[in-house]
Amino acid sequence: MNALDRMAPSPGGTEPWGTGLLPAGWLADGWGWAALLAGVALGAVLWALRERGRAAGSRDDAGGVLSLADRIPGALVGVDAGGRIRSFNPAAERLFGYRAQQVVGEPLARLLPDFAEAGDNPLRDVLSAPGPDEAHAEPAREVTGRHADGHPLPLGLTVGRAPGADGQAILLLHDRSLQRAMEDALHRESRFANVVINSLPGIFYLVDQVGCFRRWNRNLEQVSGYSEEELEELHPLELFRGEDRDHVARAIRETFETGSSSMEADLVLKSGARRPYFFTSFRVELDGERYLAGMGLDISHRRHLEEELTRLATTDLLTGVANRMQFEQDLAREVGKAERYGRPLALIMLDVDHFKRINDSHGHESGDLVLQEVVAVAGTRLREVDVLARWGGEEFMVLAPETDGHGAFELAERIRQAIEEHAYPIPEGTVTGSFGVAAYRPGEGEDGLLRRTDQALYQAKEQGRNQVARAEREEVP
Ligand SMILES: Nc1nc2c(ncn2[C@@H]2O[C@H](COP(=O)(O)OP(=O)(O)OP(=O)(O)O)[C@@H](O)[C@H]2O)c(=O)[nH]1
Repeated sequence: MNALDRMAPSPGGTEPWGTGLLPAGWLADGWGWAALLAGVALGAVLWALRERGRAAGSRDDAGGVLSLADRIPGALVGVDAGGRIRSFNPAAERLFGYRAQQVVGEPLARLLPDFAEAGDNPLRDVLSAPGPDEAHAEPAREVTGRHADGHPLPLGLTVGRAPGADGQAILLLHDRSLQRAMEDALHRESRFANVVINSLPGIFYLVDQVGCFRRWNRNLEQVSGYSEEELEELHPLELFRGEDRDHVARAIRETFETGSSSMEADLVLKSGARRPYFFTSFRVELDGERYLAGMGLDISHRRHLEEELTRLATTDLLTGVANRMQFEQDLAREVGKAERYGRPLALIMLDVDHFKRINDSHGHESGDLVLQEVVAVAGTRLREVDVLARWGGEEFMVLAPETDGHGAFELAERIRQAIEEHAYPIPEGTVTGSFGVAAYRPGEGEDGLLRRTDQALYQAKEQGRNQVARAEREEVP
């Protein structure tokens, strides 16, 4: 009989090393450490068995082996060539919830059903080796055992060979429940973090001090069009162009220096399209390293609304041209340029003739249609740089940069003719307009130019309408 065959459980045996006394690293440092320790432990057991056998001149030193097996903190299960359990130490009893008497003689499958039936089960090789020295060391593996009450047991398993020609295979098992629970908790935490960052409404990024993306959410990939591999290689600044790139670089520096920053910038997508974003970034410290973590929110909708509001605030709703407020801004800008660079600038004021009659005869709606058509006709005669604006009622302005008095007069005359020649949706079919024209005189300012243009218009009306008049004292070249 082999020593391990007689390895009976010590009745009520308590040994000093419960599994709770395993080194903390066993559980905390993961499977690698556990496997290493398990291998070392099993090696120590087998070595001790051999040494005892040699010292006693016998391979049957039952007493020594018995006490040694009883004191091993890991669960030891001996299995014979027939795959039956031959020994079961106290730690194994605690682990599986069986008394040794209940399982000795039973097939191993009762404790380790999956392992016992697995195709790569190493037991046969281990058992067929002539002795422990010839048995290949079997690397530690994870198996699932079955507790006496039926619940599955996540276990670490190392297989070795006991001394003796008919030596058993020795299975050293340790409970991985706690380790598994910790791994599961870590995975849960990680999954939770992923769920959170992936369900954020915007893009999330974590960038290191060298400028590498270290973490990001799916939104960043989806919005930017860059794959995970591409983002790994990409510097964050490559997602911006022109002035935005300088602003972003400044914001990144500011975040690392002061702890936070926020800014608006256009994200340049892989397709080349731009999308406006609002970014808020914070400096965070992880394992002694500083990172920039932040979120970007798509503000396309807001930007669109702002543009729409600006358009509404600066556009005449009836005709679609610039309104008076916008015109006054444009006039101030162009007068400023004319003053600074001495460039020519002219203003044309257009007033629809007898417009009250059109309204009175055909109704306000027909009057509106006439105004819209006058604007459309005038617009076709303008250059890109000219500004057509509604001054009020049936009065319109044409601001003509880089245009002297003569050029403005010609332009006004072309518009006048076009308005006169156009067919309008009113019974009489025709509409005419009177025009006042003035070229800017350095130093007169916006008010001076407006006053003289208005006077010229008055003159055109006085002289019979449907004509262009140049401002008083304006020199005709
Ligand atoms: N349909 C319409 N009428 C407008 C609008 N704004 C102002 N008017 C009308 O335009 C008319 C302007 O009349 P007047 O200032 O007497 O000028 P006029 O009849 O064109 O006469 P002259 O300028 O002297 O040729 C008024 O009846 C205003 O009610 C508008 O947006 N739509």
